[in-house]
Parts: sequence; C-alpha cells; structure tokens
Amino acid sequence: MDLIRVLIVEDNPVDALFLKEALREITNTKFSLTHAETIESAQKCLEEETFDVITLDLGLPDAQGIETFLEIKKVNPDIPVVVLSGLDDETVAIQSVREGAQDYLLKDKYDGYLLSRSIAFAIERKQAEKALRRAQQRFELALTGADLGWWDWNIKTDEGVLNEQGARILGFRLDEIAPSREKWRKCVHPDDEPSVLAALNRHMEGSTAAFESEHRLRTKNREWVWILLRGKVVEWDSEGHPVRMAGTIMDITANKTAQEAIRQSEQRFRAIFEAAEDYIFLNDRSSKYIDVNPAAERFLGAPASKIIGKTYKDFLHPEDAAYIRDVDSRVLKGESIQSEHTARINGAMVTLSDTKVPLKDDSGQVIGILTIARDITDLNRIKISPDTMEEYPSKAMQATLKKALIAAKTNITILLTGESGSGKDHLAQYVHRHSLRAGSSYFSINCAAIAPNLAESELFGHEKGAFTGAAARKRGMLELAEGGTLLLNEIGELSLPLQSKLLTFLDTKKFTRVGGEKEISVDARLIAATNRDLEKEVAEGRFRQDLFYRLNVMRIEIPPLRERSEDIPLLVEQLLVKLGVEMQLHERPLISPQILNALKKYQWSGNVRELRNVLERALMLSDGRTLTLAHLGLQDDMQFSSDGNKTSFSISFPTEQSLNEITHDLKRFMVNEALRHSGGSRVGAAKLLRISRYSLKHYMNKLGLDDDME
Ligand SMILES: Nc1ncnc2c1ncn2[C@@H]1O[C@H](COP(=O)(O)OP(=O)(O)OP(=O)(O)O)[C@@H](O)[C@H]1O
Repeated sequence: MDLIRVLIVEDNPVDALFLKEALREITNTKFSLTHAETIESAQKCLEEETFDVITLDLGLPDAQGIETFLEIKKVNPDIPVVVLSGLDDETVAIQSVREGAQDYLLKDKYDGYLLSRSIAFAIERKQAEKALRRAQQRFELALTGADLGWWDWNIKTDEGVLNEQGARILGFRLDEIAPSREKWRKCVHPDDEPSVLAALNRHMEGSTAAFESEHRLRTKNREWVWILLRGKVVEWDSEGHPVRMAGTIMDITANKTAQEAIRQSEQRFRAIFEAAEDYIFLNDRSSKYIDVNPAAERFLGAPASKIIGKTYKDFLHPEDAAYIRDVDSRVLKGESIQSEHTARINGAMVTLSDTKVPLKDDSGQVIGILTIARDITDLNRIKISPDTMEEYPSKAMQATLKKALIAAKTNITILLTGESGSGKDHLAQYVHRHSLRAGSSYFSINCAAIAPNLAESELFGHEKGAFTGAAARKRGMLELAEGGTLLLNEIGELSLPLQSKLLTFLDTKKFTRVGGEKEISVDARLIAATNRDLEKEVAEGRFRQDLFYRLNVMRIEIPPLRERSEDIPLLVEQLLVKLGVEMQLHERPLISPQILNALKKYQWSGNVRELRNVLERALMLSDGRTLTLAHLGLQDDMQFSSDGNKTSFSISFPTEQSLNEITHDLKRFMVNEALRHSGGSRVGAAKLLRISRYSLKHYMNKLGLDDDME
C-alpha cells in the first residue's frame, strides 16, 4: 500500500501517543501523521492538505459528541472518518455511522490490528465508492454526449426516475419531474398512443427482447417533441412478473423534421414527375432505366415495370439507338446536351427535343442521366407548312401567291394551271388554309387516276343498288367536302357527261347521287387544276366550253420551277426538312453554295416534284450527311437541255459519274421530258419514247418518278 496520510484529531496527548504507537505497530503500511487538537485546527489542516483518513475523538475542547463529527464533515465530506471515542455510547455510535462514519472504535478496546483493519476498510470503501461514482459519471457523460437520457421505472409501485438529460428533453428541471406510467401516457400524442402501448405490452408479456418506440411527447411548454424510447425489463419477481424496467430516451425531433422535409420534397417531385407531359427518363451509367414517368410509359407503350432494367436499345431502332448512345456517352462525361432528333417508336416516326443532364451523387460523380424529352413532331410539320411559300423571292411566285390570297378570301371557283409537279395541289392547300373554310376539311381527287366508270360515283356518290357492287349508299367527295374545299386535279381528264354534271353543280350547288333522284345541296368550294392547255382541249371538243368559261373566271398560273430559280434555295431547305422527317434522318445534311448553284442552273422539267425526287435520291446516296454534286447526279460535266421541241445533252471527259449513273440520269431526263411534252399523259409519253405504257410505268417506278405521276 502507498503512504497513507492520516489526520489525528485528539486533544488528549496520551491517547494521541497511544494512537501513533498503534499505527507504528502496523507492519507493511507507512503512514504520514498530522496531529490536530481542536476542531478548528483540524478544519484548517483539512483546508490546507489532503488526507486519506481521519481518526476523530468526539470529545474536543471546541466540540463534543456527534457535533464534532459533523463539523469535520463540513470541510471535506469525502474523507473517511474512523471515530475513536472514550464513550461506550451506543446511540452516538449508531448516529455517527448513520451520518457517514466508517467505524466507531472504543479507545480502551482497540489495538494496532483493529485500528489498521478499520483504517484499511475505510480507505478501501472510500476508493470503491469513488470508483463507482466515477463509473456513474462516465455513464452519465456518455449518455449526455449521445443526447440520451435514461429512465428507470418500478412497475409495481409505478414510481419512475428520469435523469437530468431526460428531463431536459421534455423541458423540465430534474426536481420538477416525478414520472409515472399515467403521467407519461397523458403526454403521448393521441395518434401515437395505441402503437406505443401495444409495443410496451408486447415487451412486458415477453414477446419482444426489447421495447422500442418512436412517438411524440408533449413538453412542459405544451409543444411536441419526437422521442425514441428504448428499454428493457431488468427485474422480475419470484413468479416471473416484471418488476422494473430501465432504458434510454432520445430527442429525434430534428431527424424527424428532416425526414419529413425530404418526404415532402419527394412528394412534390413525384407530383411533377407524374403529371409532366414531357417524357422523363432516369438511366444509370450502363443506360438501364431506373425510373420513367407515366408520359414516358405511354410513349414507349409499356408499363414502368417492363421498362425499368432495360435500355433504350430494347425500344429503339438500331440507328436511333446509336445516336442516343453517342449523346449519352458525352453526358456521362459531364456535358448537358440539348438536341433534336427523330426516332422510330412503335412504328411511328417521332421528332423529339431532348434535354439531357448528368445525374451526380454527393461527391460529384456522374451516376446516370436524366432525360426530359418533348415530342415536337407537329412543330416540325408546321415548319414545313405551305405558309412559308409567301417568302419565295421570285416575282413570278409572288404574283401567283398574291392572286391566290385574294381568291382565298372569296368563294369563287379557281382554276389552277401549271406544268406537272409545279405545285398545284400545294397551292390549292394554301388557298384552303387562307380561306374562311380553313377549319374544315380539304380533299383532293385526281380525275386522271379514277376509272371512268367509277368517276361519277367517286365525285357525287351513289345510292344503294345503283349499280352492281353498290351494296350500300356512299357519299361522294363533294359531300365529304361539305363546308370545306375540294380540289379536282387534272380536270381535263373528266368525261364530257361528268363535266356537264359538274357545271350544273357549280351553278346550283346541287346534284344527285348516282342512282338517286333526290337533289343534294352541298356547300363545298371547288378548285380545279390542270396541266393541259384547256383552250386547246375546248377547241378540239374534249372540254366543255361553258365549263371552261365558268372555271376560267379566276385563273391562277403556277410558274414552272426553271422560271423561278431564285426560289430554289428556300425550296431546297423546306424539302430537306420534310424529307428529313420522312426519311427518319437525325440531322439535316449540309448544302454547299456550289450545290445550290448547280440546282439553280438545272432545267427542272419535272418542276418541284423532280427537285424533291433529286433531293430524296441524293439523301439516300449521301447517307443523310453532306451532299455532293455526285449525289445529285447533276454534275457540270453532263448538261441536259430542252428547247421545247428538241432534247439534247452534252458530256465532257473524264466523267465524274459512272456510265450507269449517267444512263440513269439520262433515262430520268428523257422520261420527264416526254411526260412534259405529252402534258403528263402516260400514253402520249410512251408514244414519244417509243416504248409501251407498261415499260414507261416500269421506268418511272425504277427512276422514282411514279408516285406523284398517277
Ligand atoms: N412550294 C412547295 N414546297 C414544298 N413542296 C412542294 C411545293 N410545291 C410542290 N411541292 C411538292 O412537289 C410535289 C408535286 O406537287 P403537287 O402535287 O402540288 O404538284 P401538281 O402541280 O399538283 O402536280 P400534278 O399536276 O402532277 O398533279 C409534291 O410532293 C409537293 O409536296
């Protein structure tokens, strides 16, 4: 044992000497002894020095009996005191021990052994108490550090204890709170009470290893705090009933508030995500969908459960998927990209405007891609609407459009004339759009394309049983166009009887269906179009003069493309946009001034239709990228020309095109020219080319000239 510092408080010198002797007799222990003869001097010693133990005589000059002990304790209550008394007074002995004395020894009865044992016990007990106190302090500190309070509850007596931190959580001072089950229950939020009590009962019945509950408690200030209450039964009676429970209490209001804020923000985000009309996709780094909104589900034509985990490759055409892959790889490197592209989805061609941004985690690492896509297919259609016609710079076309606009505002029947492919149908649609009938339907019928025996029924409709095969009543184009506009293209092809029926309609706005007797009134505007010389047709008796005069009141001539080459750049631009959508190209190809020049110089015998066909073919050959002269097949080394009667071409060597390509272009030129000379008549064109009608059809198919030529 280390040196033990003893304060001897004794006024009797003999007793003091005896005591010192007795202490010296104790082997294995070294003492340092300080002697005080009065309470006052003893208190002074205690204030100046530290001692391990005090031996105290209860009869001193300045204090007597238990008072002596209490005076000593006032200075430092922690030092163990062994009372040495000459009085064999049991009451004082008991009183001293109750007040905290370690031992009570009678002066004439103790010896060195008894004394040493008493002092050793006193010191040991004090040290054990100190250690326990320290452990308790550490425990309290740990709980306070973790913002935890503790509680202890006697189930039988319903008396509880809450430590300071626990009381503070509820806004009380320690001395203000005396917890019991009932008081606690009254503080629990009514909404939480059933679940808390159920959890407590389950644990007390032994169904759970521990009791744990998150609930709201009312504080002293009548506010709600969220707490996490944990506990366990720690004592049972002999019959196995729980007697005591103890545990911790923690304030989790901040956590709960943060969780609630996150929940609300997630809810807001969800609402936007679900209601958005734009398609929203979230993909991880390997392109797998991790979330899609309902609009995206509709767009891809599958529920989210069938989309999540798949990639865009499972839904898109391989070419479209390749485009997305390229853009996504840039976004994964951190770029935000806005782009327009077309894609084939469920058999339809859709133009999308995409915004793609990288999804990042807290450390800034890109973990995926957020895509917001908007369907702009219709917007693109508007871009290529015929209204942009008004921007054509050529005087000829401006005059045509001016006239068309004036006519559009009236109900007058219009006659559109112009070479095949010059855009008569296109102009008729323009008139319709600018007329008061714009909100109603526009129909177009090519009189040359209907079999003569069905033409009347197509135009005017028929009654049930009007002819073999007329199983039901059918409304004709005129009736369908009620309130709107009907274009009769190639009107020169109409038979004379039908011309006369049409004239009647123009005069009366009435007609009868084939096989019917009842007159039907229809308010449809008629536009007639032809690429024939109607005056000549009238002179040769193939067209009714009265109908011609009736139609010729408002005649609008569409100039051939070769006479308005200034319009070519704008036309090319419009046609490329249109073709780009139709051909599902992601980007619009670049056109050099050199190409535009070549296109302007070219003699467009097939007009806008031919220009469209040339561009379409060039796009196919160029794979949708930059167009070259070779793609157009209109190189300078080969010039076709026609003076109306004669057709010629010149060529220079070495050629840029192969013999096959030159032959292809030459055939195309010849067929177009023949059709032009024959006024679009295939029979006439075939005769001019000295081939059969079927061979002509075959060539037109092969050369990509047939679809609009019907
Ligand atoms: N201004 C234009 N802008 C864009 N495309 C046009 C324009 N004019 C004509 N086209 C296109 O050229 C082709 C021929 O046009 P359209 O059918 O109107 O000619 P048309 O004179 O009626 O021909 P046809 O007499 O052979 O019936 C169509 O594909 C049409 O879309």
